[in-house]
Amino acid sequence: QQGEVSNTPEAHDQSYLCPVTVGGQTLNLDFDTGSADLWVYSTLMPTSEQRGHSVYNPDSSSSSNAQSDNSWTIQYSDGSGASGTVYADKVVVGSVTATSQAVEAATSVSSAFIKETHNDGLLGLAFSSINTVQPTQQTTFFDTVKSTLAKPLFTAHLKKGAPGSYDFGYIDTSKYTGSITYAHVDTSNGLWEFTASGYAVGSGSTVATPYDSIADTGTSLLYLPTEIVAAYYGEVNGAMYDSSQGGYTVPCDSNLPDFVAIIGGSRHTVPGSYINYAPISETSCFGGIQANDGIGHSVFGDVFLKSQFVVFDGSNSPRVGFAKQ
Ligand SMILES: NCc1ccc(-c2ccco2)nc1
Repeated sequence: QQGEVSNTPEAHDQSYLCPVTVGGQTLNLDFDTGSADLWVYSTLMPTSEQRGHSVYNPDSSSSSNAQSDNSWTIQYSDGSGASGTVYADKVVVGSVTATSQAVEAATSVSSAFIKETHNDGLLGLAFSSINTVQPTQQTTFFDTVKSTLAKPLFTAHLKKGAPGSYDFGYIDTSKYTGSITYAHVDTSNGLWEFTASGYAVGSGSTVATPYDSIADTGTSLLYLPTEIVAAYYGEVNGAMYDSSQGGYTVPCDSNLPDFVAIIGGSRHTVPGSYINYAPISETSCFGGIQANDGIGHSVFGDVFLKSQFVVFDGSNSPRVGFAKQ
């Protein structure tokens, strides 16, 4: 099988949500290549926390089977989190069906999620080795269906301020220009982890320097080594590190330079306009590039990914591919 599902950006492209049917019930989920749990808001949560969300009701699904011995709890790098119990149920993404997918029904969700009223949960697309279900670890939707796909891959086509798509099982050549360049993925941390080999700021010269990175659709910004971030904002008049905001800010009327990442031996350019992320005040805007301090690697989140067509190749030699869209 193969199929396409649309994604729709939340405000500021902070996240991208896709309609998914779980036990015949449609929820809008954040497809997250940085984690490996499919979890959903559910009727098992306090009623007040369900308000504003679509929720999964396992009792009204004709195909749910409780995995009563299993439970899950997840913490994300932004401090948000959730926990709950587990069912097996039918999950449909576009036209791709997992007949018996582990659906992690939340009993508790952190406040950061609750206020995201369009976000009804996450669909993890990292490697199943980091799925949090205990005592019996479960597979991601992609791993569940992989063997039934025409090709063992999925692609991400995220756009700035407009709907895009995720495709499972095939590469749609109409969604990118030029060629796709690939980088080897190291799966030892369960992530789509690769090494970028350099960067450039605007029309400046290329700096050859390797930096360990992940491709993460579930992170909004582009997190890079501090020296690269300093080199970037050093080219922006009025840019500053504002500890009260927790990162670099720029004047909202800045004409920001592009950022070029060298991956797979090719140049991949983020337009400067994508790096003016969101207003903080009348004149100050939060930068879309921030330092990766404390994370342990760089994170190519949506600020970068929405400039690219991205292939997540889950073959026996996993790799990530990037092309200009
Ligand atoms: N990278 C995983 C992830 C995704 C979304 C969220 C989130 C928090 C509030 C709303 O959404 N947190 C972490």
